[in-house]
Amino acid sequence: MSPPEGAATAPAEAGSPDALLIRRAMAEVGPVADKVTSYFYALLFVRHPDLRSLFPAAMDTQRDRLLRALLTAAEHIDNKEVLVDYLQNLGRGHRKYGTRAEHYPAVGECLIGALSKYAAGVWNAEMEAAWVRAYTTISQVMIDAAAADELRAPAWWYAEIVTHDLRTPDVAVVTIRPDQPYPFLAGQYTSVETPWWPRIWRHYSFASAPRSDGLLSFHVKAVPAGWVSNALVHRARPGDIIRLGPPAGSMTVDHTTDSGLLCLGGGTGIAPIKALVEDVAEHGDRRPVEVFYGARTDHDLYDIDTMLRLQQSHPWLSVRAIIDQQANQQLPDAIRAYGPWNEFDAYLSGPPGMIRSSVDALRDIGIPSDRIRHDSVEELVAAGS
Ligand SMILES: NC(=O)C1=CN([C@@H]2O[C@H](COP(=O)(O)OP(=O)(O)OC[C@H]3O[C@@H](n4cnc5c(N)ncnc54)[C@H](O)[C@@H]3O)[C@@H](O)[C@H]2O)C=CC1
Repeated sequence: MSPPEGAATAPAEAGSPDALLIRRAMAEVGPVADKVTSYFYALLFVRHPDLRSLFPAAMDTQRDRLLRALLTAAEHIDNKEVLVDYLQNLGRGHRKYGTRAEHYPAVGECLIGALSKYAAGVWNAEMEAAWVRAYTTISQVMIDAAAADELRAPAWWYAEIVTHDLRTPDVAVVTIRPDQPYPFLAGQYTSVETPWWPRIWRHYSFASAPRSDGLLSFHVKAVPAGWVSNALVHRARPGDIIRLGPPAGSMTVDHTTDSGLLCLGGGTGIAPIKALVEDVAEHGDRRPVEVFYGARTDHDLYDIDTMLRLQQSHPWLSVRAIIDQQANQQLPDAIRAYGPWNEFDAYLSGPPGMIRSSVDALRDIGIPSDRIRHDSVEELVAAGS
């Protein structure tokens, strides 16, 4: 699971007494993180066998998502503002797994059990009390957010695949019809579960702004060993039913300003960029939008026709394809070659390596961090399968 976006790691010596104790335990268990994870889940499933069915049958790919989310949250316990957003999202997102308020104490007890075993060298009553306080805060925010969400949204949505368009041997554009209205913002993503891999959820960004017919679409690339992505690309057909979690993500257009949008989409990362362009078009803002669409070869530019059509209809939009093999340059090089970007907000979407190097390139040319938007890189690593 991802660290809260914008939650810079505090220097080891700064922080509240509880935060220091928490970080001390984290430093102790860091080198044996795999063992802590295995022991935590073993404790959880042995002591609470009824919770086993909330997790996927095969736990290898995402077994430590819950634990990592909790540890990350505890580590940032002082950063209340960022943390609350992150945890509210996490609490809402856990409704689709069937998580209920009464499950949280069981998880907390096993978390403390695993930490106290592997941080035994530094563990004491004071440290345990700090963890209990942190976990109580964390779980309460998650429980409250889930309870509030229950009043206004389902835990998950069913959706029927209505079209399945294989654009390249590995990339499909999938359009679905949810069983109930699905409110979201352009630039956001959702989690998807297929009937072939129950309880394995993967993130996909919406490829369109909200449409009047209520349909949603995703661009899915089948990646090696990606169970969900391979099923969606090679197995799914119109008529199949998938499940969706709630929308998430803050890579959305700020309609209170009229600054330009610098949009970088790498591979299937073009999907939310297309949604953002549609969103700007709908608001009729006429803000400059500069899209750089990166792909390895021209065959991989599977959505260039759509993007060029949008460019033709909208004079404020410019679309440039950056093909690695042709110009021997990637998206971050394009940022440096064009510009200036001082009047632009940046939106980045694509593989984690692209996001990292594009953020570096933007910071290098003086774009402040609060003008750079992207989904959390750690989420994307999990999303890529
Ligand atoms: N919201 C988001 O950020 C979204 C992210 N994605 C992610 O995008 C990825 C798409 O995969 P593919 O289509 O196979 O992309 P890819 O690996 O073919 O890369 C596409 C382009 O991104 C750029 N790029 C890739 N790695 C780079 C690096 N290390 N430094 C600089 N530039 C780099 C290059 O221009 C490359 O041609 C998946 O990992 C998927 O999870 C997809 C949709 C939305």
